[in-house]
Amino acid sequence: MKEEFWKGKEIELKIRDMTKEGQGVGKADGFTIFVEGAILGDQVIAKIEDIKKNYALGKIVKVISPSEYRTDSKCIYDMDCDGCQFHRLNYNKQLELKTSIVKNALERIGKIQGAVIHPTIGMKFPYRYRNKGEFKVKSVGGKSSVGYFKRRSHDIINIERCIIQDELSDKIMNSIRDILKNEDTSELKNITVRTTKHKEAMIILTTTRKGFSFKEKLIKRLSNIKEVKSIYQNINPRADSEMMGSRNIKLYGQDTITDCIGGFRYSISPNSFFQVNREQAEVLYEKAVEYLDLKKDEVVVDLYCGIGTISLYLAQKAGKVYGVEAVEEAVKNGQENAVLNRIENVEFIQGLSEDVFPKLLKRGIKADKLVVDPPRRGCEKEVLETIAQMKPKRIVYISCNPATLARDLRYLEERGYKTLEVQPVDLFCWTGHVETVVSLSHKKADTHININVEFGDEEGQIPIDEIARKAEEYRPSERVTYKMMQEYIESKYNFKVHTAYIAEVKRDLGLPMYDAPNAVEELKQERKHPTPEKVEAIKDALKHFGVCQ
Ligand SMILES: C[S@@+](CC[C@H](N)C(=O)[O-])C[C@H]1O[C@@H](n2cnc3c(N)ncnc32)[C@H](O)[C@@H]1O
Repeated sequence: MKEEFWKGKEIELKIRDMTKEGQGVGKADGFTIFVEGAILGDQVIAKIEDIKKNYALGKIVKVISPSEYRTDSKCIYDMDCDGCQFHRLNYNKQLELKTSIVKNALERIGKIQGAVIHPTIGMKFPYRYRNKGEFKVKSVGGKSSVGYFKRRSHDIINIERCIIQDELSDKIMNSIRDILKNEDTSELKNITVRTTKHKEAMIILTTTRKGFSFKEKLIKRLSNIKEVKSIYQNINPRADSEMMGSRNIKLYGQDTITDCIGGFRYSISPNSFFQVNREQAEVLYEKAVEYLDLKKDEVVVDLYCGIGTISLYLAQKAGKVYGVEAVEEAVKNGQENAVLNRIENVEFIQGLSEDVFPKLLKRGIKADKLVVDPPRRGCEKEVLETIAQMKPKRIVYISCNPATLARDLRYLEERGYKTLEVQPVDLFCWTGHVETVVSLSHKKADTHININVEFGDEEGQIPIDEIARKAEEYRPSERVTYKMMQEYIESKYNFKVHTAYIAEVKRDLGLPMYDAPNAVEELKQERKHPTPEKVEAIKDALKHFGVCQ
C-alpha cells in the first residue's frame, strides 16, 4: 500500500471482524484496515487516516448498509466514552465474538488442538453489573470533571449515569461531583466506589499527598449518605496511570465492606481484588469447581487467590487448600473470610506465587489439583516450571487475557498436560474483555504396579524364549485417540468432526466411553447432532482403527 496514494482517501469496505478495542476490521487490496466506529457486518465508507507497515487506521465516514448486529446503545455517552468497546453490537453477537477471540488465541498462540471450546456464557440482564467504579478527577480553570476518559484522549466526561455500574455508584458520584464543583481538585487523582449486593458502599479517594483542602467537607457530606459504610484516602504520589497506591488511611466508618458470591460472605479491604461482576463470578467459580472434580482427601493449591473467593469454594470439597496471594490486606481478608464462613481446612500464605509455590514443593507439599488465576500478564516462568515438576493431576486456569492464557497453555501442553475444556464467561458485558476458565489434565498414567520377574530355566523362573512370544501376544494395540480419528476423517472425507460427535456415535454403538471425559461431558450439554454423512465417516474411522467391527 503506497502511503501517498492511500492517505486521506475514502474507500468502501465490508467489516468482517472486530478487535477487542472495538474497531471494525476490513480489507482493501489484501491490506488490513481498522475502522473506528464500524461494527462487524457493516458496509462502510472509511477515510484512511494513518498508514503503518502492515495495516492502516481509518475513521468511519458513512455507513452504506448497517450490520444486522448493530444495536442502539443504551449509553448516553456512547459517542465519547472509552469504557465500553462493544456498546453498539448486539449482545448475542458480542458473546460469539468473545468465543472466537478465545478460540483464535488458543489456536494461533497456544497451538491448542482438540480442546472443547464452549460458547461464552452471557448474562440475562447485562446491565448494572459492576460493583466497582473507578473515576478520574481533573480540574481545569477552577472547574472539576469527574468521570471516565474520553475515547483516545485525556479529557474527562462527567458521567452521571453509567449503565454498567451499580445505581448506588451513580448516586454517590453525583453527590461527589456536586461537592467538588467549586473546588480546586488538583490534589485528587481518582475516586473508586465499591458497592455490595446488600447496597453498602466503600469510597476510596486517591490523592497525590496526605493533606488535601476539601477533606473535611467531603467526609461530612459523604458520611451522610446512608449506604456509605467506609471512606478511605489512598495516597499515590506517582504521576502514573495506576488508579491506586499501596498506602491507605481510613477517614470514616468500617475497615471493610462485606459482599457475597454463592453462599459465601467476603470481607473486602480497599486494595483487595474482588471480581467486578459477582453474578458471573459465581458462574465462573462453579465451573472451576466442576472442572477440578475434587475428592474429599485431595490437596489443592490456589495461586493468585486474592481474598480467598475460590479457595473457600474449593475447601468445601477438598481435604486441604493452600491459597497464595501477594497483597497483605487480601491475605488478611482471606483469613477473616475463612472464619466468617466457618471453613477450617484452608491456609493462606502471603507472598509472590513465583516464590511461595516452589517453596511448597521443596517442603514436600504436592497439590493433587491446582488453580491459577493470575493477572493479565499470566503466570510467571517459575510458577509454570514448578507445575511441570509437581505434576498436579488436574489444573484449572482462570484468565482475563486470552493471549497470555494461550502462551501458558502451550508451555503446559509441551510438558505433558492436555487442555480439555475451555469455558469463556462474560464478566465484562459491552466491553472487549472476556474471562475464561480452562481445565487441563496430566497425560501420565493414573496408577502403575511394580513386578519383579526372574528370568532363567529353573523352576519359578521365566524362560527367555517365552518372553518374546508372550510379549507379542500381549502387545497392546496403539491407543486410538479422538484426534487420530478426526485427522483420518478430515483427510479421507474433507470435513471436520467434533469430539462430541465421535462420543455420540460411540455411545450409540454401545462402545466404552472412558477415553474422552470431555467429549462425554459435552453430551450432557444441549447441542446439535452429527449429520448421517458424519455418522458414517465416524463409523468408518472406528472400524479403521479397530475400535469396532
Ligand atoms: C485476577 S486476581 C484473582 C483473585 C481471585 N482468584 C479471585 O477470583 O478473586 C489476581 C490476584 O493475584 C494477585 N497477584 C498478582 N501478582 C501476584 C503474584 N506474583 N503472586 C501472587 N499473587 C499475585 C493480585 O493481588 C490479585 O489478588
